[in-house]
Amino acid sequence: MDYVDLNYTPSENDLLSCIRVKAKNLMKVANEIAAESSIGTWTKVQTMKSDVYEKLRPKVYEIEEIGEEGESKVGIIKIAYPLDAFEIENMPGTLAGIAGNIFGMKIVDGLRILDYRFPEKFVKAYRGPRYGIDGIRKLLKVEERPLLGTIVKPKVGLKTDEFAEVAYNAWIGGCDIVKDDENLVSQSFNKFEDRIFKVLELRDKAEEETGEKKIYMPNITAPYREMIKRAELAEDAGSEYVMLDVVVLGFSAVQQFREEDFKFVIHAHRAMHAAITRSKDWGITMLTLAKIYRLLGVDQLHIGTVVGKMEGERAEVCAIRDEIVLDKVEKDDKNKFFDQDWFGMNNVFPVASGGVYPKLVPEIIEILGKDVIIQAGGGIHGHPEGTVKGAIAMRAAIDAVMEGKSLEEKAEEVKELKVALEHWK
Ligand SMILES: O=C(COP(=O)(O)O)[C@H](O)[C@H](O)COP(=O)(O)O
Ligand SMILES: [Mg+2]
Repeated sequence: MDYVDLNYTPSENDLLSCIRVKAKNLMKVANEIAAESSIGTWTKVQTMKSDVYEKLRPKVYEIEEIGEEGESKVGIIKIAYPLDAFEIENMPGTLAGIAGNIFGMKIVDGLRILDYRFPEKFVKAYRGPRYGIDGIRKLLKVEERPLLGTIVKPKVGLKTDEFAEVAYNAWIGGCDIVKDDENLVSQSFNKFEDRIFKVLELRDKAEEETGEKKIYMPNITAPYREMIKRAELAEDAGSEYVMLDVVVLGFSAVQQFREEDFKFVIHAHRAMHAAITRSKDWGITMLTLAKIYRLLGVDQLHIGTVVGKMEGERAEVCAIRDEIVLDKVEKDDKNKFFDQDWFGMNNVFPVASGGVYPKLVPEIIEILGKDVIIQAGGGIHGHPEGTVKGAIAMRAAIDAVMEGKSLEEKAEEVKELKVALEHWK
């Protein structure tokens, strides 16, 4: 067992990995996972050098059996990797090792990465978010309450002018933010180069009419060079934000985009994440992905709502919130398996979105607190009296919580909320 050392005490400089594995022999599999994710392979090689082995091998320092499933044992293993084995400022390169071949190994009946602990030198190798929650609140001039966003619906299909009108109506009704949906890019009926100017023109109109700062989040997701062209268009048009579908774009594109040093607030949509985060037996937790995206420098990140249409238990969603909001995170050995110090790196604004409508607002704020961006698509554009009233109802639901009133009390003051509470019981 060249890579198992249960007496090893991790150094503060090690990158630590916590993995849930299913296998017939936990110690053997832990050894193989450590080898295959670092310097080894399935057999000893004549070319191995003693200093390579001494300096660069990881150590499996914890193996805990937590159950059995069929013929497989289920265990939690922890591996400490020396940073010298990595090009630490290269996220894709690092993940190709610690989250690369191991999922496909035949001897593994299940493998899910639960958490990473990034040491100080690794954290400091990344830009992190440009704004932080405070920076975004300052930009939007909203000090206390949750921010309110909407996604224009239908997701795709509206022509540019129709889209812009829906966005305008949402801002007039009280939304701070209007975003493109994850699959709206530059379709023939709504080209990016038209939409970006048309929508921002109406954004300016809505700002004048409401006296409030309004934000548009254009989705620039595209092959990289095209994405940069769209970012430059958004910059020319005066957009303060861009939206990236970070999972489908890939770690390299997200890291590189942050390093382009545009001044944008980067909103990270996580479309496709559940393909690799949802299974309890395989993949990687959304918590671990969220920590990677904080390092890469997204400013806002979808983390779930607990009560909406997308999966994500309360303990897990709150743990993800902790990892992207706090500067020092304490492990709980349920979702957070390592203490994580972020060494002053800016935090990320949590986004609660997916099946949200006014009635859910108090619960979302009770679960996630006020430092949250609450987004509703159907929950605004599905209001029986249309988008403006739908936005008024959602904003009134947030105001109710901030004023310490029940939704029913607030609905006596704001009839649009009353209609929404009736419509979506
Ligand atoms: O368009 C929406 C929500 O629309 P609606 O409000 O109509 O449901 C988002 O893509 C989902 O929130 C993504 O899910 P998640 O935020 O979990 O990644
Ligand atoms: Mg969407």
